[in-house]
Amino acid sequence: MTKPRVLISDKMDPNAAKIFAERGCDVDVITDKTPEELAAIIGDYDGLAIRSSTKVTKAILDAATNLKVIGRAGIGVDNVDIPAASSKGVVVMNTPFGNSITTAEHAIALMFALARQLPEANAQTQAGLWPKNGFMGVEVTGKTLGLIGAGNIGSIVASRALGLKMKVVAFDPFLTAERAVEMGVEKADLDTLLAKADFITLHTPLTDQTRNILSKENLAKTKIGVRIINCARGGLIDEAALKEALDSGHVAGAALDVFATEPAKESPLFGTPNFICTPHLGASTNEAQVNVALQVAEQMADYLVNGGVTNALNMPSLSAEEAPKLKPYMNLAQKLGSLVGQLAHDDLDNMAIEVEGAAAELNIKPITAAVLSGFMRRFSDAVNMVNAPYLAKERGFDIREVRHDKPGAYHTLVRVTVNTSQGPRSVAGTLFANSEARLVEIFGISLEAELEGNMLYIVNEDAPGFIGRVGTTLGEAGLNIGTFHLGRRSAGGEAVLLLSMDSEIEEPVLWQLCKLPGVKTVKALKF
Ligand SMILES: NC(=O)C1=CN([C@@H]2O[C@H](COP(=O)(O)OP(=O)(O)OC[C@H]3O[C@@H](n4cnc5c(N)ncnc54)[C@H](O)[C@@H]3O)[C@@H](O)[C@H]2O)C=CC1
Ligand SMILES: O=C(O)C(=O)COP(=O)(O)O
Repeated sequence: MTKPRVLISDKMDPNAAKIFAERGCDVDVITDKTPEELAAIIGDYDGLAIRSSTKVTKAILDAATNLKVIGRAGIGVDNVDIPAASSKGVVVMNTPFGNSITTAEHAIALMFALARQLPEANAQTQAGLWPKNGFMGVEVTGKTLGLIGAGNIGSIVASRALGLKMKVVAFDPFLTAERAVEMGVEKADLDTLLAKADFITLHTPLTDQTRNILSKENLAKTKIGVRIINCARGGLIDEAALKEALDSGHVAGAALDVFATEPAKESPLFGTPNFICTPHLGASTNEAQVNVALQVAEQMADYLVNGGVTNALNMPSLSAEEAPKLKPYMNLAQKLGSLVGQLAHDDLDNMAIEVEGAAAELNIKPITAAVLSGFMRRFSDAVNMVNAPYLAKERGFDIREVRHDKPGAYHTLVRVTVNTSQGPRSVAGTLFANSEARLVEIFGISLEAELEGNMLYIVNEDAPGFIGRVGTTLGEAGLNIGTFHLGRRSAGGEAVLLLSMDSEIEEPVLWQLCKLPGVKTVKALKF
């Protein structure tokens, strides 16, 4: 097997390259490339490890013909076009915890820097001014910290602020009342927070809902003399409105680690009194960088070498222990999905995936993704487990996952059901010896078959002599039957024939079979 090739395109702790090599990947470190230069080389790589500098746009993804995984050594993935990556079947993963303490500490550091105007006091002292009377600060003890976003970093900031004897008011639509109590914070709506806070710190991702969350209008709702810290993402604050509010004195101070456009080499905010900034240093400590580098390399190598999926933003997680157990199920599920996709006439818009027996003990998400990847091949060959759920969602496909605790006739079973204009239609399969995928039921008819290679599917009225006529038609066309599977609803009722063929069946032969008496459906299938 050729080794997966990984490109590290941003400055990263050397532990990343070391881990990739140890885990069986070839790794190149090529940083500071222009988008055009990156597009020219990205086609050679299976994995791309980044921080925030590399912008993984649709154009880069279009050029990334071998790419399987993008690993973000850090948290924010707003520099990656995730929909484009998903539709190309590329897994996007991040390291959601490795730099959170470090970033929370940076927010606290900036809060103190604002409270005591440390950067300016330092600059003037070193300039020989000894400005002892020029810097009257404020205590943080007893003050209210308004936390916008109470996730991983926000909750660490809250705990540090409580340790500093501050009160914390948090706005986060996903913060439950119980979690707020656990964190020791007061849960509030945004307007209440804006009205109460002496300091405001932002810890949300940049989304359509959070963009400009501190807009001109919301800045006007803050307390006069508020101090604002942003170590999350540029774009959360209207920078022009912040400049006005600093100039007017409504906002007493602002500290930004992040800007709407980065690198921020110029900004109207630069030089504004009581404005301090750092160049996106939130995650820049030795500890955090070692954490995220090790973690991203381990996760990416695990995916490229073993198929394990951890911390993916566009695919269900799959541990390295689960991956080998789930592999035969994913093969079975993909084949069942493909069978349904090939047999379905209708424009289907729903699917139920049921698991029972041993399958019910497993993580169902990868099984669903595999069913969908098989099913969606009816639309495109470029479908895989990453982009299939995404494409299904895009098409408004409704998916139901059902886990049956009660054991059925098989030790393990996966069933796929779609609602067609003729009612629900389902196929089911099991694993023989825990590894070999077998179809065991097709549209309510018991029938055991391997789904492999070229196959022929015929539905007919059960009648004497029919099988002979099929054999003769195929034989006269020079087509050899590999295996032969037969099932029927009742004697003389509807019967299904599933044949594995040594070669592909051409259209004229399918027509001849269609004309045999009693035939209802003939279809060539491929697995
Ligand atoms: N400056 C830097 O170097 C670093 C910046 N970051 C950034 O910090 C931010 C937060 O990271 P984490 O805490 O790890 O993320 P997280 O996902 O753990 O927490 C984000 C929180 O924001 C909340 N949220 C989402 N929409 C919201 C809305 N409309 N209003 C209020 N809250 C909302 C979520 O419910 C969640 O609790 C991210 O943008 C990340 O990229 C992270 C690391 C380093
Ligand atoms: O992890 C994050 O979200 C960050 O913003 C850190 O960015 P960086 O890796 O320092 O470029």
